[in-house]
Amino acid sequence: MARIAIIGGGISGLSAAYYLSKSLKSTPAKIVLIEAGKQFGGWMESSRFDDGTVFEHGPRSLRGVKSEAGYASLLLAEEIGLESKILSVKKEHPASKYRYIYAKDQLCLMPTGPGDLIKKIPPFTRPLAAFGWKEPFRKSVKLHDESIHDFITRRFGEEIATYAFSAMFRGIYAGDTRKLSIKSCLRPVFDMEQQHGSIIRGAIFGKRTKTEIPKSPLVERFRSEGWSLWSFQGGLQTFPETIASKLKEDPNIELHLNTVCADLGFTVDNKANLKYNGKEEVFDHVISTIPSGDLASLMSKQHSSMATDLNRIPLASVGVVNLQFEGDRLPIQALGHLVPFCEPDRVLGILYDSCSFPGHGTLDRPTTRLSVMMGGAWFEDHFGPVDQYSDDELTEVALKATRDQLGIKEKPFRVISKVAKRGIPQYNVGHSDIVDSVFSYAESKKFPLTILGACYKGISLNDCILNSRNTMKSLGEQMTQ
Ligand SMILES: C=Cc1c2[nH]c(c1C)Cc1[nH]c(c(CCC(=O)O)c1C)Cc1[nH]c(c(C)c1CCC(=O)O)Cc1[nH]c(c(C)c1C=C)C2
Repeated sequence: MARIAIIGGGISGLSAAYYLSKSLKSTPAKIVLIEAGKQFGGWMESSRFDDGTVFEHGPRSLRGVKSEAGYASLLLAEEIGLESKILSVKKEHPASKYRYIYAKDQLCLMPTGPGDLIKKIPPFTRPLAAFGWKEPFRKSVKLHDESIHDFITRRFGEEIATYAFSAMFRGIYAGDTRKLSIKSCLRPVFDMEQQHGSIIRGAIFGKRTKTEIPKSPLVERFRSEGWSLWSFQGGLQTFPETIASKLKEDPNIELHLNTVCADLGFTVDNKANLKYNGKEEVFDHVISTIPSGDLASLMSKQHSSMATDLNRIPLASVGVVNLQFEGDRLPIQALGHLVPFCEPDRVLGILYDSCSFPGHGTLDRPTTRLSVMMGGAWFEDHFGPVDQYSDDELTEVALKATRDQLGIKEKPFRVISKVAKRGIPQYNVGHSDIVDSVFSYAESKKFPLTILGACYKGISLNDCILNSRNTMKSLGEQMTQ
């Protein structure tokens, strides 16, 4: 019987176990999933309170997108029977339509339609169309890679790069666009310049690949209702919990919590030796879904050059302070606001959770729930070494930001502050070269190893699920041949 180990019980590891067992259905195989933490889901962590409130401490929703990755998450939720627990944000909802940035001491609404492009809207000094019309005529450059900031500055000017793009990428990578790679973070936009000499020309004349729409009642519901975001009753943690309980029903899957892997090595006869729980076990294949730095530590004894490459992928720590206030305190209804890097504030943005997901609120009265995000690529500069931060300091910074940026002066009745240490991989300039080097090393040595997870080829939950599904389908086919 083939023995396969999956290291890591976050969304990538759980969905890998789910799809691998499906793919290996007719082949006798044992799948052992090993998670170091006390619960499955990795950073998908929701706190649930008796009054009905749900706080999210990490990712809080899936993005509703009409792409293969967007559909993959919906199909997984449907297959494990979660459709009745879905909470969605529909396209006409303020949390879908309105996004703000906080700049120059005010909340600035970002364009909501083409008409806004010809108006001068703060914080920009000219209408957005004025930054865009010259773009098709700007000289293009053949590039291997570049920072998002330099790329956007070259194509649209520094104001767009500084306000719009720095804020947007703080919201995705909690990262610094002066370091993040255009090639790895915005590949289609990078390709437009390389192939068409301009982004606008590429957007107009570029070939569009058609996404096949899966036949599924949930996908149909998502498309007809137009969800921009979705989550679950009980919070996003409901997703990993439900996948884990499905996996527990399968006698060929073993799930381990609180179990740290200590060492991973490969033998000449193409087996993997994995040390965990104080013992060494031999597996036919190992699937790593843990952060790159953790995989580097496991492999450093036998394969130091691969470990060195893995350690070149930085991971940013993000502080999330959840606040809950009595009554309806929000001055505006929206998803939230982001703060561009040029502003002196120590917060990256604030999410108006009670607006986006009212279903996660108190059952008996109106309250306001906010998540204040901080740190990211600036964590050490703003709060010191990540192992020494103070929760009181994070809370103080969060309360000051809610006062200054949203005018909420009341005292919250519930506060939780948490830091996801080294939680978000940073796809900095050169990231694709590091990934190529890691993957080609593993391939050239014919390691019985598959590398998945958010550190390499897409950080969104949708990307992680799709990547696990596609990779496990091929691995299953390979193992049954
Ligand atoms: C907890 C902090 C996180 C920050 N970024 C992420 C987390 C978990 C990861 C992330 N955030 C978004 C994406 C893109 C999703 C996709 O393309 O499918 C990823 C991988 C986008 C996003 N960021 C925030 C929200 C509500 C969303 C989804 C909606 C949307 O696409 O606009 C909020 C947010 N996240 C972070 C900050 C600083 C922040 C802003 C207040 C960091």
